[in-house]
Amino acid sequence: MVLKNASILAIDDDADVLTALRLLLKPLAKNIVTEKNPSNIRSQIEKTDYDVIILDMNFNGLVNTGNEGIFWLNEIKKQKPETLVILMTAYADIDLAIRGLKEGASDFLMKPWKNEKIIETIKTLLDKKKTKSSKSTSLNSSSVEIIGESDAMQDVFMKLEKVAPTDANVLVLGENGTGKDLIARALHDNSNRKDKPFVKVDVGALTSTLFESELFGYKKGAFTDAREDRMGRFEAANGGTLFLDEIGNITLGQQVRLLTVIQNRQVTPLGSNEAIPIDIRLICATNVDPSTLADESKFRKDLIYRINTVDIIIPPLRDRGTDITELSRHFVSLYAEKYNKNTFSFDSGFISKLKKHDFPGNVRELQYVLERAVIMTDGSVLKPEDLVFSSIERSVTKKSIETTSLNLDDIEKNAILTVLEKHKGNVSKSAKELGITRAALYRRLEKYEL
Ligand SMILES: Nc1ncnc2c1ncn2[C@@H]1O[C@H](COP(=O)(O)OP(=O)(O)OP(=O)(O)O)[C@@H](O)[C@H]1O
Repeated sequence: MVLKNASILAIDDDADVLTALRLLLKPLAKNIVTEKNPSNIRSQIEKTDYDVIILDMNFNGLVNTGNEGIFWLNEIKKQKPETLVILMTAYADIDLAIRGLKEGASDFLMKPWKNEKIIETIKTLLDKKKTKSSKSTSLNSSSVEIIGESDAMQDVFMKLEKVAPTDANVLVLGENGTGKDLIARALHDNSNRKDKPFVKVDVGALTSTLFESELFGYKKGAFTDAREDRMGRFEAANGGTLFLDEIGNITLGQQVRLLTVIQNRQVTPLGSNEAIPIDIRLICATNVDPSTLADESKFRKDLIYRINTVDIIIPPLRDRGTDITELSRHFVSLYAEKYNKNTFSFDSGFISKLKKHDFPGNVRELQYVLERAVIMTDGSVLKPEDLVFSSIERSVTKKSIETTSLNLDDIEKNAILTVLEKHKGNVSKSAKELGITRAALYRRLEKYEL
């Protein structure tokens, strides 16, 4: 099903959230109904068959079930099991969201959300529903669309197709923005575990104290802030796939702890003496050069052997010549639809200018450049001058702002630039040093147009 034929119900006790969702989805979907009072959910879904329900998890309600969002999710699934439910949750509620997925939600979104992300999530789910009902099992049925006609990407697809249905641990290697995340998802979506959880952890961004509690979980009282039991990501991924991103950035001590869990296939939460058996398929990714991984002073050989039964190397975009054209068509039509613009054609110099650029930020950079071009261009032909390459990927230093200013935005922007410069543009390491997630850093890069 496509979004413009979909009926959507959004439930949130915050009227502003509902207004924002209505404004966003009204022009795109068949209809969007909003509901402030969750007690009306039963009657709402009784009278209309909604394709998608966006459900807030954090009501200030009266139903005493531990969490009202989970309660209403279960009610919806009981009454209309086919409905796709997307949960909305605050960042701190990640455990709750994972619980929601286990109880039948199709996906979850973090508040504050990005409009683009909501639309993409709904479209992906509707698309997945369509391919599921046509019972396609080939790689093409994957919920993620991976573009690539170059020989290099054809090799990647071939390997992916062979490896996905096996339980082999896979190490995905490639520079930032080459599509490692997409490949990890495609491996999961085309595996026998596709209906089980896919849990991603950016291990490179975890501080040493968070590393164990996030991955292995903890019992109430295990340390000062452990006010209740918390499930670790290994356990949350049980039966499914655990994707450890930025594995090349973890310390030797963390490598030992990880190796123990992988070898023993069991995890012991902090403060517990009971080991939990773990059945996961492990996918790891890193942008670290393979030669660094081979350096035993930085990375344990025994761990590399464990996580790297098969490796998939994604080449940088600058080495995938023909992909630039295909990817450009794909992103331009995506953004033309998103920003309600007519279709664009390319002036002869447009693609050649793209091909001359070396794309240090790879596909992600191409995506941003084209989004900007689509937004800024008035006509229907994209020209070379519509392409503005961000200097962040090439030279962070040049952009440093003179700051004797005490304006908070200037201070934040400067801190980001300084840290990026220190880590030579490596977003994971910079996010870690800034004490924020990579997603939060990307949001700020966009905000300050860096
Ligand atoms: N082959 C592709 N086809 C379509 N979109 C792609 C492709 N490769 C990457 N993208 C898009 O580019 C962006 C970056 O991709 P992704 O996050 O998978 O890269 P990554 O290698 O995991 O990056 P990082 O190392 O920074 O985590 C995403 O929006 C993704 O959808």
